[in-house]
Amino acid sequence: MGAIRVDGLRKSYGAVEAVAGMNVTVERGELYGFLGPNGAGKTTTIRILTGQIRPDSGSVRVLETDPVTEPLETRRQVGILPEQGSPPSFLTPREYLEFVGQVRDLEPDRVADRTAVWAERLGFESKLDTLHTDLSRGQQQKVMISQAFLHEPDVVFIDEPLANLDPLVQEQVKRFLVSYAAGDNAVFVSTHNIDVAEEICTRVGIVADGQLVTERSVEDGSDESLLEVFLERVDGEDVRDTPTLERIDR
Ligand SMILES: Nc1ncnc2c1ncn2[C@@H]1O[C@H](COP(=O)(O)OP(=O)(O)OP(=O)(O)O)[C@@H](O)[C@H]1O
Repeated sequence: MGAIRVDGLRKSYGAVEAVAGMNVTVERGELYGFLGPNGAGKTTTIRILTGQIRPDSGSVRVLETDPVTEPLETRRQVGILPEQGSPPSFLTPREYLEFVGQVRDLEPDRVADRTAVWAERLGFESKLDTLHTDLSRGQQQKVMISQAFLHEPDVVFIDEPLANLDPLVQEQVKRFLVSYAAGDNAVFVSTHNIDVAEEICTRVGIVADGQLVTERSVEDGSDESLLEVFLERVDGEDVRDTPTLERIDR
């Protein structure tokens, strides 16, 4: 039984078919990279998997839950770092993480403990009592990462985990994601960053036009770079043949 299962998933917004027969299975212990061009259907798939929107057809399972019929139960069991998510401007990181801890049914002592661990891990101890509105985008991203992992969920969905982070913190987060998945959890990462996906993911799925077009795992041992696979499979055209601009007239 996979940690995440997607079978024949479809979702349209009016005339736009965002997800068009998606099939994906992710096991515990995997750090799965969901790669695809803008508008490929990645966020829509994640929103369905986290019980935020309903599909038109197909089936999904996350752990032992059905995100379509029991979205609250799914959301209770998973961690979510949404696309362009940011913490509430009128709360401090400590207040926000306390709130998330309550929603996640954590004991107050446990929340305080986990808050201290994450603030130290990502280096925002000095900002714990500063309103989010006065934090930088990167500092807000650190808080968002902390809330996704606060209750140590077995499955975590993350959109662009390294957005706005400085190189040092990026390295820490990458190492953390690798070790978290290795601890028998499933981490599902949507990203445009092919290099990072290649570096940290145990398996990568490439999405185009609402479908999974190919998958690659670290064990494949292919000489072809992930960028080459991506360019070959997305849109069916080899973007490498596209002429580059020689000169830009000013
Ligand atoms: N709420 C919405 N209403 C109408 N169309 C939508 C809505 N959300 C997404 N779409 C459309 O569905 C398609 C898939 O969008 P989605 O956000 O799932 O793609 P994505 O792969 O996450 O893209 P990106 O990499 O740019 O974030 C796009 O054509 C988008 O314009």
